[in-house]
Amino acid sequence: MTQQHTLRIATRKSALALWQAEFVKAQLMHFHPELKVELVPMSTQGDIILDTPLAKIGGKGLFVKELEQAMLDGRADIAVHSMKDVPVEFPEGLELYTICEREDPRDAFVSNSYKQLSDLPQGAVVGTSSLRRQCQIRALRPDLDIRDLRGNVNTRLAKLDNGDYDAIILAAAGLLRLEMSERIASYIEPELSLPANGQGAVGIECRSDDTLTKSLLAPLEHAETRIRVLAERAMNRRLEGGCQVPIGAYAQVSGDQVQLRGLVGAVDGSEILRAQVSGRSEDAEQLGIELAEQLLAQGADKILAEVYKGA
Ligand SMILES: NCc1[nH]cc(CCC(=O)O)c1CC(=O)O
Repeated sequence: MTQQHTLRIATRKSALALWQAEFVKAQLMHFHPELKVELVPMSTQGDIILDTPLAKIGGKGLFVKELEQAMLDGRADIAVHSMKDVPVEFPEGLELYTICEREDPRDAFVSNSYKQLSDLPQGAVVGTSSLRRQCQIRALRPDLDIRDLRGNVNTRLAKLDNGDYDAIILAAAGLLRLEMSERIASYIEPELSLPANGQGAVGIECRSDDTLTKSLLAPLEHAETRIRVLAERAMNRRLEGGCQVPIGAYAQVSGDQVQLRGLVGAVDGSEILRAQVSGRSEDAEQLGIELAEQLLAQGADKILAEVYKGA
């Protein structure tokens, strides 16, 4: 590597995306003091179309396409993603190379008036556009009025503060990263709201043939997070959980063992299928597939087919 080598990070412009890109930049500069790192901020379709539920406009891929094109065109070298938003497949020539250490994966209950879900009065208005959160909350509290809530973290908080909602549900990780932990009224335990696959983890994508970039990224890898995220994503992939789906997946590692819990639910919370597997960490992806197959055997395919028909 020459002294002047510059590594360019393609990133969305939301506060959270910029935080994550800055985090990766700081890590890279820590491990490689000679390296120059630049951010290349860009808007994606997902950022531009803010008023339509994601499932209706093509799902998560909308947030990554522009970043991927920048790498393929050589305008950027890496893209930093929330693993939750990264589709299961990658375009030819690109790969997810690095998975960084996970932040808190739980969902957060955010409200100016109430401490937790069970404190909400009958019929209270709760904001979330996530089908996964919606189905689990409806199963716990069928009386609540769950309404769509899109936009970046600050937009969503502003809508709560306006009085549009009694409470909203956000990923704890986003609030913690943006130093807004005081907005978290309570954490929702995975037993009540199983997180999305990859929630709280940051991943780094690069060109498959870019060995220099890969060698620079290597120290940012976090082995335990990779095992957890691989298991969770393998489950989603087997379920063909393409765009926005009512699927939860949550893995924990203990020693050389991984335990994976999964859930598929009807959006109205009327039916929720759950399953759990454990085994050796080196078999993480196989465990994800096994778990998906247990859920399919319980009828997950029928539930998901209903969801896609409605989307
Ligand atoms: N769907 C948008 C999104 N993508 C990643 C995060 C949070 C941070 C993370 O999961 O790493 C969020 C916001 C949210 O779900 O509240």
